[in-house]
Amino acid sequence: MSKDRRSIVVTVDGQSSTGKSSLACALANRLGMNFLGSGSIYRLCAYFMLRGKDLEAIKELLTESLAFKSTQGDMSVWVQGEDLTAKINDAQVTKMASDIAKDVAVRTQLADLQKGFQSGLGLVAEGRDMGTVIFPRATLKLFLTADVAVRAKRRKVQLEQMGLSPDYDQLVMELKARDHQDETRAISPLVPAKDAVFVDTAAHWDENLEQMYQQVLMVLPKQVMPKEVVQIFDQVRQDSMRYAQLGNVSDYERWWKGCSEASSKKFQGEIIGASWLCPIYVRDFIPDPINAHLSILQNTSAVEQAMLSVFIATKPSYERLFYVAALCGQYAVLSNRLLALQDIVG
Ligand SMILES: Nc1ncnc2c1ncn2[C@@H]1O[C@H](COP(=O)(O)OP(=O)(O)O)[C@@H](O)[C@H]1O
Ligand SMILES: Nc1ccn([C@H]2C[C@H](O)[C@@H](COP(=O)(O)OP(=O)(O)O)O2)c(=O)n1
Repeated sequence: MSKDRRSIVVTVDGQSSTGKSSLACALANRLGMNFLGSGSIYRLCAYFMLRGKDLEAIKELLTESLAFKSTQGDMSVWVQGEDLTAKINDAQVTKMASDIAKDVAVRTQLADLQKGFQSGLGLVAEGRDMGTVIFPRATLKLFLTADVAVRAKRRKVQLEQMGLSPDYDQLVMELKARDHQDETRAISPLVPAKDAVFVDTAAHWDENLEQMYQQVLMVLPKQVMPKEVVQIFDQVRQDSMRYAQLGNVSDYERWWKGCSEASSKKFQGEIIGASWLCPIYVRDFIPDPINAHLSILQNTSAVEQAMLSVFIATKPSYERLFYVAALCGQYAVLSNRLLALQDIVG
């Protein structure tokens, strides 16, 4: 399948409470991309319908004033400056969202709104039909799964944090009923895309959430980068680790120069700066002082622990953006810090 090269699109589909929003939000933050929570759009639609608004008016309202805001990893949903997150998560709205999602008119109206989120450097979109219907040519499609008991536990905690008081058994029943309805509807049912990568999020229940994100980040660049670039990157990473362990600055510098030359050659002189940082460098060491982008690194306390490679190209191209995205992802993996893609390329 030929992939859409206009910008990177990562889709995250799956059943309720598999962790789609959490994962999509974390990926969007780290890669400096837009976030689309399509489930929230269906919830908002249900919420406003329950208050007597018609579909046209709802679409207009959401097109004008819907905003997703991320605070400390949690995504909140705002319309006309009001945080509606808790309100659209109550049981009545939740059931109604799944009910109206069967309606062709609703899906058609909301499809354009969702496609409109694809702009800038890229998009991470979560929902039920992101990889199958809305963005069938997405760069990377993830399909999350998890046992219903795990999902109900998560949903209970999540709703309690929003000030709601759900019953566990009731939640299990509601999740099953909603999964069934979402999976069996005639239009845009919840099914994995043929080219989806499956991620079992229940397997990570006892692990740090962060680790799960990191694993997916590791998958992302490999999916979006050309194979030969992945190979170079892996080699660089291994070399960097080796030199870091040796702790020998002059060997490292020789290697670094070689890397710069090799990468300039590879990209036929289009790269104006290729800088490689390694854990052995202290924070105030700047290998390439004319490279202003490196100043970002001086403000990051985790630089010594992280190997970061930054390419700055004179002519940004998708290959290069993918590459930088990959490197940023890698940086996030290693340094456990957020670094938005636009900070590097923008
Ligand atoms: N891998 C995970 N391990 C533990 N808890 C998770 C995991 N992924 C998500 N959660 C938690 O489960 C709840 C539901 O996650 P969410 O991302 O909203 O799921 P979805 O968007 O699929 O409905 C949230 O409170 C979130 O913090
Ligand atoms: N792309 C989408 C997203 C959600 N829906 C429907 C189906 C879901 O039951 C509701 C609510 O979705 P939401 O992702 O918020 O639900 P969960 O948080 O996963 O429980 O909307 C859809 O039909 N298509």
